Amino acid sequence: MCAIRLTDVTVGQRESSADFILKNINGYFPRGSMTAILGPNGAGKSTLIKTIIGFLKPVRGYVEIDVSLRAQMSLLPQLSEIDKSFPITVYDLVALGAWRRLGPFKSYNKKEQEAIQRALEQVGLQHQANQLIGTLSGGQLQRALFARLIVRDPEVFLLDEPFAAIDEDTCEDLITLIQGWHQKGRTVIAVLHDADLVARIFPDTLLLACEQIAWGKTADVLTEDNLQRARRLALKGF
Ligand SMILES: Nc1ncnc2c1ncn2[C@@H]1O[C@H](COP(=O)(O)OP(=O)(O)OP(=O)(O)O)[C@@H](O)[C@H]1O
Repeated sequence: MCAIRLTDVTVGQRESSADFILKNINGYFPRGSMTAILGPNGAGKSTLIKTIIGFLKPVRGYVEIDVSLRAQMSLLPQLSEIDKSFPITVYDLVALGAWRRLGPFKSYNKKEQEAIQRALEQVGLQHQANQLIGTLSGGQLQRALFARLIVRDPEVFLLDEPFAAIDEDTCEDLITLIQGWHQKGRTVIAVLHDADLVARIFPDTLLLACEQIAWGKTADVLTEDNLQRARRLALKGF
């Protein structure tokens, strides 16, 4: 069953040329699939994820999302997009995951408080709950953002570079969490840079270099030919 379908999706305009940031992306993410979006720097990976969640609108083509999933998608932004100076504790950041269920006026009931506590324990931050996020390391902040996702418990996880600039132990812990979501039948779409990691973890891959190089089973996509084509396009500025 299809969770998200992309038809001829074409987005944006590059600053350096009249060309588009993403051109003619076609395919679909089956429900319960786990797909890596891989490609060189500037390939349009983050742009695609932002288009899927609706922050950006295609100039051509369209994104269709299964109606039962439309309010069930969550984005993990790049760590660099998080303002660490914002005066919020780890607990309150994680609790924001329950916001869609509670809205602005309901207080956190016992069930939600337990879910927040469990999520903090799952990512190993139970002892940092009362610290401001500004005091956390990069890896700890990523763990806190994952705990927020655990509390949110969406059907579709959109992860923008979940392993960038974090330590190896955190990376392995987060991989285990992502695999758990996949085993529960959730749809996972993650932007990544590391082809070896993708080959190890992700069953499906979309290889991008402004255009769609290949989309399918990871072993079929990550061929030397495809990777070279992506590199060549990147070298000539797409
Ligand atoms: N808001 C924007 N306005 C104009 N150009 C943008 C905007 N956002 C991104 N771009 C450009 O679009 C191109 C693709 O950016 P995007 O961040 O999607 O690529 P990416 O594959 O995620 O790259 P990276 O791996 O470096 O994070 C880049 O050339 C970038 O400069």
